[in-house]
Order: sequence, then structure tokens, then C-alpha cells
Amino acid sequence: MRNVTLILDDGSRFCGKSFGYEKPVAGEVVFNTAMSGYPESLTDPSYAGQLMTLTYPLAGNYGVPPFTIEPNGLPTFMESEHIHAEAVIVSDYSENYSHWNAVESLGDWLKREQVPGITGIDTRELTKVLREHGVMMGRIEFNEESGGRNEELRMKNEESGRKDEELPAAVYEGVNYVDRVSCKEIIHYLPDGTSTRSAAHSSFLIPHSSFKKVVLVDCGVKTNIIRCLLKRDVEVIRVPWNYDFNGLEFDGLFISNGPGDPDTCDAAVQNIRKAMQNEKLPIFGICMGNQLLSKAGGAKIYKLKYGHRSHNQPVRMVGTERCFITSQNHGYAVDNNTLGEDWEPLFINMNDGSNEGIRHKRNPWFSAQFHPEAASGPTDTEFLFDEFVKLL
Ligand SMILES: NC(=O)CC[C@H](N)C(=O)O
Repeated sequence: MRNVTLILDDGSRFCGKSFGYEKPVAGEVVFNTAMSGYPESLTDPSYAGQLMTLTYPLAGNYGVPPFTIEPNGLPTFMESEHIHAEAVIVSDYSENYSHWNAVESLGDWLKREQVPGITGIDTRELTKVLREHGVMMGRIEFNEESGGRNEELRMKNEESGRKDEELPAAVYEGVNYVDRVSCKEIIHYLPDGTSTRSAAHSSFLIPHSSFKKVVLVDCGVKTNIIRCLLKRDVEVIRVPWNYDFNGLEFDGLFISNGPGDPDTCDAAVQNIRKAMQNEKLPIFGICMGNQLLSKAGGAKIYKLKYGHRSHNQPVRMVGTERCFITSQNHGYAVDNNTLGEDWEPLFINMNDGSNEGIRHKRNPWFSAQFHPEAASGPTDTEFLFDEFVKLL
């Protein structure tokens, strides 16, 4: 195993061993305290641009499921078509794996998808640094001496004339990652398990059917959101993040999760504002969707010190004593104090009091900062999809 060093922007260095693809990367270093779910988290498009530290010490022990694709084009077990995190950082990588549904090791998957993985890192120490300082940019460098370098990378670099260890630019804030991960065409999914695709610039016609139709603004949607809608017998019209869907005929609007800074997504906010001219149109947003709906309602977003990334974030439904354990992955939050007078917080995080969702006081518009679709788990708040579908 080749020696690698993780270097944070404050100069801290962590030495480990490579178990994935060998290429230098840079990104925002974040930590996720979930105890399982690396196949789902790594393929969650919201991790684009980030180096994902897993605080649970053991990783890889249950392998990776097969990358099978359903007839409608959605992966059966993953949250998107490929890994979106720039790299994964673990304490103790397990080469041996055992699970009824595993077909390969985490290391082999990372190599196939050309994503670095490093093990042997003191992830407790690293997390303490990030917790005290806040998330920071970091980079992974491959040490020269140990040989065994990835032949494919070397040849590719030689061909492109790129220096072997040249690092990608280390910027995260202000980059529109949503544009990188959103679909480029309109995809129409039917509850019967089929789908059709059309170019986003074509005049898109929705065939007549008896199902309710939901326009899904794809900011980097997780597959399980689409599954959660389809299994409730609605048609899903998935459109690129900046597509003006307002000319289409549909019964409800869904705004998805997505990577990066919500302040880079103004085109989506403008389209949501236009849709709000119809006060009866049901609107539901998740994560980035909560942030964009809040912005459309006039609220402001701020960056959290180290974000919420875990499976056990407690939230309280405002005005009740109902609390839920939720799955989360976000680095920005809606400023409750900037919600317009027509809006109110719907959920509050019980650890830090930050906003976890909003609702409009009269119109059928609401959103959650956490993940009610939660792949992987917990599924306690999936009922929010039922609430949305009832409104259609
Ligand atoms: N999962 C998401 O949609 C994340 C939203 C946004 N990129 C954030 O980090 O806050």
C-alpha cells in the first residue's frame, strides 16, 4: 500500500495508506458520523467537491452491492450513477468483506471509479481538528518513495503532458456544483417502472395519463427520492436544475438535494418564485430544496461551522413535542430570523437549534433540511412524502 498524506489548509498533516485509486485530489474535508451506508453516501451527489471522512472506525467490511440498473434507468442499490465524493478517509479499511449483496470490495470499487481512499488515519483526531476549526479545504498527496503507482494514471498524465502530482484547484465555496451533477435532459418516469428521455431544449410534451405529475428540479437528486415518489404512484418529470418548467402541466413541484453553495443556484430560485404565483401548487423540497425554497421565500442562508452529516440528528416538529431521528448531509443552513412573515420553521435541530425545514402559513409549501428518503436510513420521516402526495 502506498503512503499518502492528507494536508489540511491549516497545515495539519495526517499520514495513511492508499487503498483506492492513486491520484492527488483536493476538496472540502468533511466528516460523517454514520456507522454504515458508505455505498449510498459515496454516490450521493451532494458530496461532490468534498473529501469524506468516516468517523466510524471500520469501513469496507460489508463490501459493495452490484451496480445493476432498473428498466427505468435508475440504479437499484446506489444513489446515483457513480461516486461523487472526491475521496474517502477512514481509520481502518477492511479488505475482507461479507454481505449477501456484496460483489466487490470498497477498495476495488474506488479503483474502478478512480476515487482515492486512505486508511490508517486517526479520524478521531482529524474530526476534532475539523470540529474546532470548522470544515477546511484539504488535499491528498501521494508520497514519492513507495512505488506501485497506478500505471493507468501515469500513462494518462504522460499523454496529457500533465505533471504527475499536479493538484486540482482547491476551491469549494462559490462553485456551482449543482450544474455539474444535474441531469442534462428531461427524464420522465412512470410508476410502472419505465422512463423516457428528451432534450431539455425540445418542446417537451407530457403524455396524458391518470397519474398525478410531479416536476422534480434535479439539483443532484438522490435516487431514493425518485423511488419514494414513484412508489406512491406519481409520475416524475425530472428536469435540469435551471430549466424553466413553468410552461409544463403538472400537479406538484419537488426540489431536490444537491451539492455546494445554494447561493450559486439563482436560476432555480427564479423558477420556483414563478411557480409560487400559483398559490395552490403543492411544493416540497429536501435539503438543497429546503434552502432554495427558503431563498425563493426571501430568507438567507449561512454556512455551518462543520455541517450535519450523520444518521442520528434529532429534530423537533415546531409547535409539537414530536421528535424524529433523521439522516442529514448539509453544510449550509437557513437563517430562521430571515424567514418572511408568511413562513415559519417546520422543524428545528435539537442539537444546535438550526433550521431543519420550513412551511408557508397558508399555501401547501413545505420542506425539510434532513433526508426523509434517507438511503441509508433511518426512515422515520418518510411520511413527509405521503403528506406531499396527499396534497397533489
Ligand atoms: N444534501 C444537500 O442537499 C446539501 C445542500 C447543500 N449543498 C448543503 O451542503 O447545505
